[in-house]
Amino acid sequence: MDQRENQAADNLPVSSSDNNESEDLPVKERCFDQREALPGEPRCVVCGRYGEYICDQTDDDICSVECKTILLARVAAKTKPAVQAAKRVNLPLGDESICIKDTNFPNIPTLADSRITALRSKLDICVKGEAVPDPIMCFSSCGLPEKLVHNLETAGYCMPTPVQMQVIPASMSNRSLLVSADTGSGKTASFLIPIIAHCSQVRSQQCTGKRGPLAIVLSPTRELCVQVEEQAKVLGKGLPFKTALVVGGDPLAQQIYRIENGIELIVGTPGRLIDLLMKHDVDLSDVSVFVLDEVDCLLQRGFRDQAMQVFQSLSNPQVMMFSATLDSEVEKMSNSLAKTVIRISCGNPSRPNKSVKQVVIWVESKKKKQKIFEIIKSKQHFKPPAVVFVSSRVGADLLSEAITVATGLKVVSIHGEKTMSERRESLRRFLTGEVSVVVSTGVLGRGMDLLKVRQVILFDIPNSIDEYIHQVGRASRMGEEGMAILFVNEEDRRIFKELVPVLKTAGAPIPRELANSRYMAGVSLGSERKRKLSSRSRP
Ligand SMILES: Nc1ncnc2c1ncn2[C@@H]1O[C@H](COP(=O)(O)OP(=O)(O)OP(=O)(O)O)[C@@H](O)[C@H]1O
Repeated sequence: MDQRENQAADNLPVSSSDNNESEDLPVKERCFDQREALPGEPRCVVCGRYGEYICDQTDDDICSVECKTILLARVAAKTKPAVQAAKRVNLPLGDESICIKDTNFPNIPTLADSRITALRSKLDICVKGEAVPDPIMCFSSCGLPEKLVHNLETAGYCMPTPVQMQVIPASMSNRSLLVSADTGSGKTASFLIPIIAHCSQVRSQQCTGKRGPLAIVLSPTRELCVQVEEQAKVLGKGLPFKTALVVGGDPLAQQIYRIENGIELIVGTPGRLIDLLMKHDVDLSDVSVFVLDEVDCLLQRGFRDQAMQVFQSLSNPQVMMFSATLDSEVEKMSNSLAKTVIRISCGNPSRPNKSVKQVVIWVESKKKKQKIFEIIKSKQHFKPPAVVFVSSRVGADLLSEAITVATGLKVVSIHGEKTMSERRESLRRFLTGEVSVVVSTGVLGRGMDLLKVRQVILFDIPNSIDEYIHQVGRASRMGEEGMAILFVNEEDRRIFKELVPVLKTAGAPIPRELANSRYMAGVSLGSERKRKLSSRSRP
């Protein structure tokens, strides 16, 4: 960048040679730091925000270091022959300088270590572990195959999200990771991108015709596996990268056939994968990447033994573990899966997503149905498409029928007792907008990227605060604003002590009945309650 602020991105901070106030301000690093352009003002050629700077190498208007990086990477990609990009893919995976200090793109600005720390703190990225690779600022600067970068652009991924900025380079340097990041922050692509890069690199160097799986992703629900596999296919299109979906409810024989025909990635639920491994001899000797998506759920009783069994059938893989909710117990368990794990945390994990407004309604159980009918009938309060979460399979069916009868809306239900084809069909109808309400058990609570959903109604509060965080998270993707309405009454007392502080931190109004509940004894309601009490005690 030159004057308007006359600073090259890699020579931050700004010079103080002029006493101009704006030059005392640090150069904007992220495009999100820049304001929108006012009418008549220059616009950044990359993102359209205020073009505060001029790129010293192209003379284009740009808003930040980040957009300069992207601009120069684009220019470099256009002027360099494709073979350059292919070369970058072949850099040793252990090379920690692969990301920002990329010698194939010498014009891309690099950041000094102190700036990396500042950048991490600005992006709410915390890392723990030895020699953690620097975050990347754009997809094209970290040695991904050109086709993959193209696929990312086609999917509308202009730049990495914070979790991707840190996870992709760490993963590409072969490190095992334990990652927590907000719901809807892009964790899925953060593990799929390095997997696709790895698989296509291996296949492009391979001489034999053998095509056994190279990576496995485990997820707790069939729906989530379907979603992850679909995203993998989109991002890996046109590359030597095939996937197999291994979930219950679909015929095992077809899954085996697909694997035998040569694939790179298996995405599956633990139960079905174990079933498949026991009944059939699948060669897993080339699997070098093992992902546990929603790891806290996969390491809970019920899944843990199966997940560990899959892990034990692999030989020393790189292990990557992800969730929006992690606790110390999971951290401890994760150490039994990999020796030196890098711990990455982005945003505000283990809290409901900040973009979702939580609205608590105190309503007795027998009045819940009436209340939900009122909400759904109200133009002001109902914001379809909406997901209603309930605690039982029977409850899901009964409530979906009752809503249809009371409101005339088409409603579907999804739960574990339905067949795979029924579940697929209901989800398809919901996602295509054919029906505007889905009533679900926890099956849709975790990981599901229900893009247009901005409202969730927790008709029954889940059993744990972690499941609550995941269910609330379905109302917002990538920071879009959403709303979670939760029905609470004394029957939910088991969760009061965890729920109320979470609501308080988010600034959600707490109903009087909940605040005064005897099951809240010993839980501080903070200064607001104290003020009320003291004002009442005044004469
Ligand atoms: N770099 C990016 N640019 C634009 N959109 C992105 C990017 N990365 C991911 N997305 C989109 O953001 C949405 C949320 O991503 P994803 O489902 O991976 O979130 P998540 O962190 O796994 O959430 P959860 O914890 O709820 O599972 C998806 O629609 C995905 O396609």
